[in-house]
Amino acid sequence: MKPIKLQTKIPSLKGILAIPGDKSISHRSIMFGAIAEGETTVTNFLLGEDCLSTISCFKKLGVSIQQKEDKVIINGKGFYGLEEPSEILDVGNSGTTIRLLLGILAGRPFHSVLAGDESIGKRPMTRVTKPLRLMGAVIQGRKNGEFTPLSIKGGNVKEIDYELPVASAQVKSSLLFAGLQAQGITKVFEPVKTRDHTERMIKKFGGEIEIDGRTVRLKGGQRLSGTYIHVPGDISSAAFFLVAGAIVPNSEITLKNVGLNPTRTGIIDVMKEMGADITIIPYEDDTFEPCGDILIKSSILNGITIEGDMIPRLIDEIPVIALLATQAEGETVIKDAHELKVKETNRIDTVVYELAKLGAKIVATDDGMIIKGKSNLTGGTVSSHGDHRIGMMLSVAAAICKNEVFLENEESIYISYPSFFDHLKSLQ
Ligand SMILES: O=C(O)C1=C[C@@H](OP(=O)(O)O)[C@@H](O)[C@H](O)C1
Ligand SMILES: C=C(OP(=O)(O)O)C(=O)O
Repeated sequence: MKPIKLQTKIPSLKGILAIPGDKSISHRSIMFGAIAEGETTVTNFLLGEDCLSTISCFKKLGVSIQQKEDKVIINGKGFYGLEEPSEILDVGNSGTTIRLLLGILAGRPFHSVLAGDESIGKRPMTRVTKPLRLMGAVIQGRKNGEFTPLSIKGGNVKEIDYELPVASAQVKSSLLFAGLQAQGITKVFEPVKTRDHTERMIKKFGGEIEIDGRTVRLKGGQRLSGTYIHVPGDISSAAFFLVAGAIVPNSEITLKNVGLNPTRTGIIDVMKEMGADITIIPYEDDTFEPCGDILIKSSILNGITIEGDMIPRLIDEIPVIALLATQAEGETVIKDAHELKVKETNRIDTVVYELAKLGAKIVATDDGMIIKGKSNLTGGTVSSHGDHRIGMMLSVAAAICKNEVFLENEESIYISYPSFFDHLKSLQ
């Protein structure tokens, strides 16, 4: 496809945006709605391609799902209501869909085949297939179950006591879904705390889960009941406008209804430490998922080091944080972020390669990157490499470029933020 011309030299960004629903929570609302008993209504569901892949997989598993714009009604019949699919479960580009779905299917006594796009075909699956096999699922796939296509035959899973080798909410969630179908108590220990949407949702659907620091425990054989879920806005989508507001001069943007779950707000902490002018207005009723408005204004920024326990709290925001760092005085070092190498693209390589093309002073390291600011970004032809977060980061970068910028593969943005370009335009 032909590259698109991005808007450059934007003088200021001003206005109010309602951020679309959270991707992680949207996926889980369908999954829990499907395995619960009774009707679940979801509002502000994210209409990104990844979440639509989740709906399509559950329809193929025999679940009745009605979707009208961002309202979804799921008629769950419990785990027993899932049926053997007659077609391949196509997860598209979505790592969350395939890894969590494998946990659900691990307890189902039928055969399924899962596959996705070219990027999914390169993403590591042993992190889930290994513990799910230990629980009793029969899984086959390329390189002994490391890569798609994968086939799974589940049923009669045993509980597991498992220490995660990587900090991954997808792996934790997959094991919790399998654990809900096991006989005994499943215990998962994570090396660093990761997003806790699955744990919160189990409670919301009437289930029980014990959370003790980085250990979660749940009893198998629980029955969940349908409920109402209003999905908060996605802080990972808001991140593009937080950074745009901070680096485009004279900007002032209000982001409404943004999820403020502390396992996801690393970007706010990091931006404040870098000198960003951010005001948070939390909503009062935050029993399910904390939520609020965020006001961002442009300001002078300084470089910092981002590492350790902070990384899972902002893992998907690192591409756009790297852009932010190009506009900060001094050095920003991002460490302990090896996981970036196994996302939709190797995000260490794609971020460094594309930002360097625009004139940023950025180098890759084994577990992250080092950025020296402040740089004047120039222009050129850049590519998303089929990675939505890279495409949106580069579109925000263009806003401060002095020469023309063309973006290849902009369609990847539909994965998580279909209204991104409309939102960007509405602030000009
Ligand atoms: O659980 C989730 O919804 C997600 C967890 C993260 O992945 P990992 O679990 O692989 O870190 C994140 O990068 C992904 O976008 C969504
Ligand atoms: C890594 C991401 O998603 P997933 O793992 O679900 O493909 C992302 O959205 O940045």
